[in-house]
Amino acid sequence: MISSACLIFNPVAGQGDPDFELDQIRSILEPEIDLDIYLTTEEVDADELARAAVERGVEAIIVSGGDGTLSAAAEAVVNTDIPFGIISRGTANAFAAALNIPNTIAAACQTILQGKTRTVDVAYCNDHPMVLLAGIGFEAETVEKADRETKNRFGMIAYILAGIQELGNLQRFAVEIETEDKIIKTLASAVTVANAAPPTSVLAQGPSGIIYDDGLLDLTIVSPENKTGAIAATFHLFQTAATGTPVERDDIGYLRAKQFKITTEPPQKVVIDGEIFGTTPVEIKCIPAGLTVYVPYVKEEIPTEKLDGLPNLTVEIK
Ligand SMILES: Nc1ncnc2c1ncn2[C@@H]1O[C@H](COP(=O)(O)OP(=O)(O)OP(=O)(O)O)[C@@H](O)[C@H]1O
Repeated sequence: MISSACLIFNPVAGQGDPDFELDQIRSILEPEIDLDIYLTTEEVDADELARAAVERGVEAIIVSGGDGTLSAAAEAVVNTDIPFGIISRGTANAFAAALNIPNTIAAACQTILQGKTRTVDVAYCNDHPMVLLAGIGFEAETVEKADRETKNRFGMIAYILAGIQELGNLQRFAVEIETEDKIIKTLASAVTVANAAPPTSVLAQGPSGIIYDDGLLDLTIVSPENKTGAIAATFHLFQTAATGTPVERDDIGYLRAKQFKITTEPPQKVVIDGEIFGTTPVEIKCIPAGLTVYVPYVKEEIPTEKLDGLPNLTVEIK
């Protein structure tokens, strides 16, 4: 159990009351952990604060904010052994959902206090650390349209509204995907490379499940011919994600590899972990076990016995 930690808190993330939320975090954590608290500002982001904390040699880094804040801070912690605590207070909270971390403040704090950690893979996209996924094309356009003001007014609906608006502009582009052992060329509307992804990141859900500690990245190509096809493909991805089965439509493909080099014609926008990053080409490489995170302690509940229903059953306790 750690005795101290640096807490990085984004006061504008999500739609809650930041003073109340910070007090709540402090009231749960401070009886056990000595917190050194830093607030992000418009000028000083979580990446800079986390980098300084790494240099100071802190015992742990706990970050509270939306996916943008969590991702920025995680970048500084990648490839250090410093445990990373996640308290999600954002709009989408994909980070917590992808890594199976509770998304209420109280439960997230308890997870940190329990002290159980595990390593998860991360990736580098053109030398930029990535924990969840890189979205090329459709998703990047959607993220760009869901601005701060709309997110403050509508929360998660901001992303859905932006997605619907973007469907009207749906276009396919030529893509070349190079892995360790093959080169694939096709047309796509969206290409998503996921290290970890929550079920709500539908465009990443080509394979039957995205494993965040297998040393591999999962790439999904979505290539509908028109708007109707896009809606049908999205619905299919929703269903397969919910049932844990791989996709079966001709306009969706997927593959797994340690690294991908992706070129598109024309160049497409790219988002990494929900934040606009730049444009293609990109090279994305998996870094196995690059991040140590606090995870909930789950009691193994593997049944060791099943006798119910056997004919003429008697069980004598000795
Ligand atoms: N004090 C601040 N004032 C204004 N902007 C800030 C401040 N601190 C951080 N930011 C900005 O907040 C953004 C990150 O927000 P974050 O992703 O954490 O929350 P969110 O947008 O509500 O959540 P999500 O990413 O899940 O939609 C960054 O662009 C960062 O520059």
